[in-house]
Amino acid sequence: MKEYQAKRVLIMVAVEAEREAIVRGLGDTARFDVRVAGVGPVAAAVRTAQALAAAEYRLVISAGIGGGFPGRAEVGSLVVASDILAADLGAETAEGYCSVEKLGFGSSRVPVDAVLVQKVTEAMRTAGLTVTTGPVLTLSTVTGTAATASELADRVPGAVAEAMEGFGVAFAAHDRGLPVLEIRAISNAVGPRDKSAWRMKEAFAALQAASAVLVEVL
Ligand SMILES: O=C(O)c1cccc(C(=O)CC[C@H]2O[C@@H](n3cnc4c(=O)[nH]cnc43)[C@H](O)[C@@H]2O)c1
Repeated sequence: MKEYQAKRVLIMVAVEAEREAIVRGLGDTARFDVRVAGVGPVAAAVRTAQALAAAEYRLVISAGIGGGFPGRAEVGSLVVASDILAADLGAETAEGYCSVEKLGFGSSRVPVDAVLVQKVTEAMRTAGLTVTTGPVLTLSTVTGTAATASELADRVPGAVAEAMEGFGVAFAAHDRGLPVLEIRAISNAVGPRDKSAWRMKEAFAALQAASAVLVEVL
């Protein structure tokens, strides 16, 4: 048990602004490493695998800002993934999207420990934060139309948010037998592209507040 607690938690983010918000929330603890991987699932997977090869960790977290599905996760709130899904890993057919599972090529889903999700979610709620749990989608392309948003919401029942790195981080962690979490602070609604409606300041504040809770609970 002591040996397990001595290992650190690895938090992977896409950009420096996300790292800064998280470090502000974590304070001066040495139990967490926060690393910038770049945007997208490939950069996330490669950089996570490199970090995991260089040191021993007990938990890996993909964290950052994300898009919330309207009516499920509002701007400024937080999302903790119950499942981490590669939502564009498959084939387009005349009948619609066909997942890699249906194609017989593997899996588009990395499982998340439900007990860990509940522990983190409850601690955040106790701290007064608004948190939703549900599947979080990883896409290489940010959704930019109402039609795509609606197609994704229908295809993945209960999907709460989308971002671009979770599945890459999760795949690298799972490959090493490590548990993984994905935590997103919602900066925008998934749907028609409107950069002026993105609320980065609110999202970074939520990310910072969530990180302060992580220090207490992990
Ligand atoms: O298009 C632009 O002008 C633009 C400027 C700054 C940032 C972006 C991004 O697309 C950031 C992607 C980055 O943030 C995460 N993110 C945030 N919201 C979403 C979303 O609705 N769908 C997917 N990813 C999102 C993502 O994880 C990236 O790290 C664009």
